Parts: sequence; C-alpha cells; structure tokens
Amino acid sequence: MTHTVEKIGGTSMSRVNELCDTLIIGDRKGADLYGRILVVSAFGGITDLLLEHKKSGKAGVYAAFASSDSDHGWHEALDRVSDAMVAAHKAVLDHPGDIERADAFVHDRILGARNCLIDLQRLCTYGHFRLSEHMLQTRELLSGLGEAHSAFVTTLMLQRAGVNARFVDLSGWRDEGDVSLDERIKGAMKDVDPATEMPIVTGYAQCAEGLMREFDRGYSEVTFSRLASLTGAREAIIHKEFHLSSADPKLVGQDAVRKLGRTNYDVADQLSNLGMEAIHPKAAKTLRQSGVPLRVTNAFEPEDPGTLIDDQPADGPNVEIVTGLDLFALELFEQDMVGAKGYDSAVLDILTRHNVRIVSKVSNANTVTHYVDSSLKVLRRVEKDLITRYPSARVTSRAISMVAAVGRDLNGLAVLSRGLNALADHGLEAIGATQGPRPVDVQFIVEREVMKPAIKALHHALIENSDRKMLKAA
Ligand SMILES: Nc1ncnc2c1ncn2[C@@H]1O[C@H](COP(=O)(O)OP(=O)(O)O)[C@@H](O)[C@H]1O
Ligand SMILES: N[C@@H](CC(=O)OP(=O)(O)O)C(=O)O
Repeated sequence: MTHTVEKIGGTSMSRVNELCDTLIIGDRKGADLYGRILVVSAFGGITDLLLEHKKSGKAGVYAAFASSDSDHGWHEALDRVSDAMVAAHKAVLDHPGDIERADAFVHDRILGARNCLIDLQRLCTYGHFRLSEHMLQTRELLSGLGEAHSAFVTTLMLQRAGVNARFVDLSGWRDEGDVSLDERIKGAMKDVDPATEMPIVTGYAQCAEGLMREFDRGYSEVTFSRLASLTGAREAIIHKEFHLSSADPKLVGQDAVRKLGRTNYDVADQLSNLGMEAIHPKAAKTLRQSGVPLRVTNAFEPEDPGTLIDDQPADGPNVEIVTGLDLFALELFEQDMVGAKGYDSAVLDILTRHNVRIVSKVSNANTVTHYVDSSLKVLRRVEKDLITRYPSARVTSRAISMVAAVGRDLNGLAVLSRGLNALADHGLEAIGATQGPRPVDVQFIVEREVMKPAIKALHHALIENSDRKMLKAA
C-alpha cells in the first residue's frame, strides 16, 4: 500500500493544534500513523505580510523593499512578520520548550533574511548591481520563510505528541545547489521513509526555475502536486477550512450551501480562474497527467470523504458553484475600430507586458473590454500605453465584480435567463452577462457593492431552488 500526499492550507494551519487531535493523529496508533506525507502552507496571513496581501494588494516586506530607495519601511514590515509568526506558533504550541525552539527558529530566519536584504541593498549602491535584477530572488527568499516556519512548528508539535515527524525543508535556506523543482523534491525525499516517519514538507520549494516566477501565489499546491506525482501517491488530498461548497459558507451560510460530492478538473480550472483556488491550475494539470486522484476535504471533519475531483463528466446538468470576485473592466473604445483588425492583440500585448491577469473579455464593433484582476496602479500604466498606441481611443478602467455560476454540465438549465431574473427579483442590476457556447460557466457583471447579494440571489435561485425535473417539463 502506498502513501497519500496531503496539503494543509494556511487558514487551517492556523488551527493545526486542533488538526493534531483529529486529522493527523486522531485515534491512530503505531504503523497506522504513517503512510502520509504532509505539505504545509504558511500560517494564515503570513505570506500576505511577507509579500503583499493576496486580495487587497497591501504591501508586505517584498513590496516595501521593492519600493524603498533609502527609507527603511521594509524593516518594520519584517518586524511585523516576526511578531505574527511568534503569535501564530504560540497559538498552536503548548510546551514551553517547543515555543522556545520555535521562537529561536523565527529569530534565526528573520535575522538571516534581514541581513541578506541589507547586504543586497548595500551591494546595489555600486553602479554595477541593480536591485531590480534581484527582485525575483528576493521574493523567493521571503516566501520560503513562511512555510519553513509552519513546517518546523508542526514537526515540533507532532514530535511532542509522540509521532515520528520529520521536518523536510525545501526552502533552500543557506543551500548552495542550483536544482530543478523535481531534483529539489527528490533530493529531500530520498532517504525519507513515509512508512515509518511522517514527513512535514514545506509548501514552498526553492528551485532553479523559480516557484514564484512560474506559479506565484498558491504555489504550495504546485509543490504538493509535484510531490504526489513524483512519489507515486495513491491519492492527493487538499485539506481546507470548509468542505468545497456550492458557495462560500461564510457568505451564504453554512446551512444554505451544499457540499460538492464530486466534480472535475474543468470546473476546478474555472474556479481557479475566478480566484477561488479550489486548486492551482498548474497543480491540477500535474495530477491529471500523472493519474493521481485528487480529493478536497474539510480538515475539521476528517471522517467525511469530501469532494473527489477527476476528469469524469457529470451524471446530468447542474449548477455546482456560485462564486464571485472583484475585477476591473478595462475598456478600449475607438470609433475607427469597426472593420479594422489588430486592436485585440495590441491590448493583449500591453496586458501581457504589465503581467495583468485576464479573467474574461467581451467585444463589439468598436469596443474591446477585458475583465482583469489587477490593481488600479498597474492599470493606469496599461491605460497610458494604450493611449500612446491609440491616441484617439477612449480608455477607461471601471471597478466591477464578476459573479459566476459554474458546473460540469449546464446544458438546458437556462442559467443565463434564470440568473438575470433572480437578480431582477432581488432588485439587483447586471451591467453585463456572458455565456460561452461550451456550457460550463455563466458570468454576471455587477457593481462592486452588489457582488455579495448577487451571489446569495443566484445561489438561492440556481442551487437551493433548483428543480431540474420542473425545468425539463417546461
Ligand atoms: N465554495 C467554497 N467552498 C468552501 N470555501 C469557500 C468557498 N468559497 C470561498 N470559500 C472560502 O475560502 C476560504 C479559504 O479556504 P481555504 O482553502 O481553507 O484557505 P487556504 O487557502 O488558506 O487553505 C474559506 O474561509 C471560505 O470562506
Ligand atoms: N502561502 C502561500 C502558498 C499557498 O499556497 O498558500 P494557501 O495554501 O494558504 O493558499 C500563498 O499564500 O500564496
């Protein structure tokens, strides 16, 4: 019998002590404790403080360092990380000896990172070295701190509970090798025996290709899926704070949402695109290609099988999830566009250059609109480039939200019209709505303040009240 590879996300990591009594140990004894490789994310909020806030974009150490010439804003930002790390491990560790070791670990890594950044800044006062050329490595160095800390703390906690846990640090701390992601993982795992010990692996892995450069936020799932694939896991499991549900339980209410019993990689991709991170799209690809089944479970209900994700089609049409995210509508309006080609690709070039994530798009005779996930600051630069390229065009960025209904098979469900009616019934207006010919998602564009009530209204109409038989009869 082979092992499973199991990832614990940041929100759940903040309560890893509770998981110890249930998910990780529970009433298992002896050999039953093993056969599992755990991949951990940083404690909730730590990566946001290290890099930047995932949702609001608020600067962390990285962003402060990137923008600092002489001021020392990043030092305070690093202090905040250190304080937050200590608070996070104090919340989950009991034994004073463990807390002392965790404090020392934080102190050592923060000091190391601080010295490294100071040296880098000093080096870059000489003309030949440019800070801008080292920003990616800086981002890598900082992100690794979060997962090294959470994995170290979890190992201490489990060892104290009598588990033969082993800290597997893929973060490349003070490491000299230049290895690929696969080599990094294989090298670290080569003398680890999951049958007799429980590896606690950092969700961040330092590698020549650059985990952050290739995959950016949500990278833990990339490490997780690669580890599952390379070690030939029986199953890859993501433990989350809630069951993967038909909508955010915090928003719609835990009683109103349904647990997803099963879905497929197509839906998982749509959800990632909508910022829901059911699973990182590149991670899904690795698992799909290597034939490792994926399960998403509620970390706090370990006896529940959760959601199985594979590449199977649905048994019948159904809306499975309603979700939403804040975006900007970047609009290029140009009277001369009609009949001319190339506008679309010019916009794409500029968006690519500024590394803006496109979620969706619509166009007509003289207007191209991209719904993008970006900050206004970056969009201002995009607008400037667009105006330079098309001086007589009108370019605008408008804050909007997108709410989408997603399912493996939405055939014959009239999701678009029922959705619009549901919004109207609640006195809510849609600015736009789109459905492609492949029936897996329908997108509704609304004002930002309408997003939450729109999710509730759509969830109510399309999931809580869905009666497929009635619809078929109609
Ligand atoms: N459809 C959904 N099902 C479950 N949780 C959702 C859903 N949509 C949004 N969420 C939210 O996602 C949040 C983070 O979930 P989780 O994946 O556990 O975090 P992390 O990325 O830290 O592991 C939860 O607190 C929950 O409110
Ligand atoms: N902590 C990292 C990696 C990650 O995947 O985290 P989480 O599992 O909490 O989404 C991030 O925020 O990007």
